[in-house]
Amino acid sequence: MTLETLQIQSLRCIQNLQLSTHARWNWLIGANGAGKSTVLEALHILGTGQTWRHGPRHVLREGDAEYLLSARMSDHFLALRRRGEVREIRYDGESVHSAWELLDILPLQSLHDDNSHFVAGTADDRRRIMDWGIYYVDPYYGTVFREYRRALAQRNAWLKKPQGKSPWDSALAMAGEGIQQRRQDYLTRIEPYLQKLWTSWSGATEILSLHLQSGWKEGLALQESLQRDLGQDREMGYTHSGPHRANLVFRVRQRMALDILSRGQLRILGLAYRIAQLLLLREAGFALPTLLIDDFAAELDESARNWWVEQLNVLNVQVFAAVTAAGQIPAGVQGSHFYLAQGQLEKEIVI
Ligand SMILES: Nc1ncnc2c1ncn2[C@@H]1O[C@H](COP(=O)(O)OP(=O)(O)OP(=O)(O)O)[C@@H](O)[C@H]1O
Repeated sequence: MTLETLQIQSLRCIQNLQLSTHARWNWLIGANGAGKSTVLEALHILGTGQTWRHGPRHVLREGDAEYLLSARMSDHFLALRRRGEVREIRYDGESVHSAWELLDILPLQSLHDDNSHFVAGTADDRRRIMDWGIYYVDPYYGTVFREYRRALAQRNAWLKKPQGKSPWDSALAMAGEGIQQRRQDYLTRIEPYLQKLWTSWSGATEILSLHLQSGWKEGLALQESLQRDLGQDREMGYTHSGPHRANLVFRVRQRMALDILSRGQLRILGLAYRIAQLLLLREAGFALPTLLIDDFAAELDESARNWWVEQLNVLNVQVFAAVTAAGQIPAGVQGSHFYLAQGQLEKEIVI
């Protein structure tokens, strides 16, 4: 769904900002502290119910009592208000009770400085982003995932006062093995896309592969691993083994990408993975999400910036991207340039 307008009230440095957004490229341009990330944060909150980088208490503009965010998209209207601990979300006037529903209302992909480094970032971020992609192309993933989360919470609660045999292990193991299998299938599908993208950028056919570390002892079934680690789990009060500890590893020329690529190359590999996810989504017939890209130009030289824009142009997605200067935007890209300063819109140019 394409965003047509965005309104932000009382979020971080923004008191009141209204943008008529472009269907393709929306460039947020401004000096450090101008409010670019705040616009991206507003969108992220609207699409996930959660803040992006800052804790929920820190995003409310100092001195204000509540923040209000709203967006119009193809005849639909989404609004989110937060006052203290109370959050109210409305979609076309109806209450939205769970943030899960937002995943379908306003699908987003957020690339900020932590997770745009993806390959070199945390296993948690890689898992979350991989799961996001699977959630859309695998209709049962959400159900299996929720079953796993439920069983994991119950087992962790049981571990605090364990009595007899854990009643949750078989449900946990069944859902956990299901997640692992579905992740593996997904990575098999995404790998050729990633390989092609990597070749298109590097100009060389370097063998690139994805490896999933399951999150439990290799060679054991999850249930066996749970039983093996029970003593340790009891001691620590939580479950050590399972797909919640999985890790996605990138290899180039059969070596760990982390060990041989430069920072810029690692970022490009991470971006290529994100594009591959979108290509897979499109192949499966889904509408593509809106992309939020903080610090678009970070660590990318001119040819890498051009490559990144070209890939996104092929996908036809709506993008919100932050840059500190208009000169970082590749030439000839059609879209809106929003110049921000101190949380306000200074100038808007449509190209
Ligand atoms: N709760 C708040 N109330 C008021 N102002 C805030 C609040 N939290 C942060 N700010 C201010 O908002 C500004 C940060 O804005 P933002 O992070 O959107 O900037 P940016 O344009 O993305 O900058 P950079 O290029 O450095 O990432 C800072 O000036 C900061 O002091």
